[in-house]
Amino acid sequence: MNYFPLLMNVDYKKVVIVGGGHVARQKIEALLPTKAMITVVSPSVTETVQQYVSEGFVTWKEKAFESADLDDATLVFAVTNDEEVNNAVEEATQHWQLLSRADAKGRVDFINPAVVRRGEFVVTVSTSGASPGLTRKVKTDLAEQFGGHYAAYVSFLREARQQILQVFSGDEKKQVLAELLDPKFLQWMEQGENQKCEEWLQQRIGEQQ
Ligand SMILES: C[C@@]1(CC(=O)O)C2=NC(=C\c3[nH]c(c(CCC(=O)O)c3CC(=O)O)Cc3[nH]c(c(CC(=O)O)c3CCC(=O)O)/C=C3\N/C(=C\2)[C@@H](CCC(=O)O)[C@]3(C)CC(=O)O)/[C@H]1CCC(=O)O
Ligand SMILES: NC(=O)c1ccc[n+]([C@@H]2O[C@H](COP(=O)([O-])OP(=O)(O)OC[C@H]3O[C@@H](n4cnc5c(N)ncnc54)[C@H](O)[C@@H]3O)[C@@H](O)[C@H]2O)c1
Repeated sequence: MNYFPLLMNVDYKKVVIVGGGHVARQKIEALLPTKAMITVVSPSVTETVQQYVSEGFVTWKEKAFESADLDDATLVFAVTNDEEVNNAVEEATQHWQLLSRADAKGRVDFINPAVVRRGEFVVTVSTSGASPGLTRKVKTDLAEQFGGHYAAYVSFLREARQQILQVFSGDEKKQVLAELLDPKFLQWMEQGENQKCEEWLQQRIGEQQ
């Protein structure tokens, strides 16, 4: 299967996770950086899921799944350990709702990649379901390759790009945007010399005025 990769805005949308085990926890943790309204439907949940409930990040309906639990959901995760229940979730999912089944059976509207997140910088990995173990392995390598400083680096690039677009135009704009990708900025961020990036930007903008 050739899946279409995309990054989805789920802010303030209802996301229903049916099941409260280890896989439910993985899905919750992938959703936590967003502002999705997360509901877990499950008679029991693990300690970590319980903690997210206590902290107010997740609403827990402490019960077995029923069709009405999917009302108004944009995304639906069928992640119970019971194929019959996952089938019932699939049956109840409307055509306009997107369904993910952790058991990779039946209707598959989307699957979840592994995610390395550094602020706005996001790297995702998938084997299209062939080998989740390999996905995890590659993710671990990428997490090492792209350190925490990428968050500040990409945040600087966003800010710098916005300022450049206001000040420059035409070929000069293209030229300055290309200069922004010089590896020195990443190096400065890695060395904690964030102010050097800002100084460069203000000087470069000053040259125009
Ligand atoms: C990326 C990640 C994100 C996440 O789960 O959100 C994810 N699986 C992760 C880990 C992982 N999952 C499994 C193992 C054990 C090793 C192994 O089995 O190989 C490990 C490794 C580990 O945990 O170390 C078992 C497993 N996974 C699926 C099945 C069902 C089946 O294939 O039949 C079974 C067998 C269950 C059983 O034994 O019954 C199915 C799916 N798992 C997917 C995603 C989707 C395809 C991803 C892709 O394209 O590669 C897909 C299709 C559906 C979906 O869930 O979206 C997360 C990365 C963790 C991280 O980020 O560190
Ligand atoms: N995608 C992945 O990464 C991945 C990894 C491992 C397993 N899996 C698949 O996901 C399934 C779940 O794995 P897990 O480790 O989270 O299992 P788990 O046993 O930790 O959790 C299962 C959850 O389902 C809930 N549940 C059972 N009946 C229910 C019902 N009628 N209504 C609502 N909730 C109900 C249980 O209360 C429990 O919280 C596995 O059976 C397997 O098929 C996927």
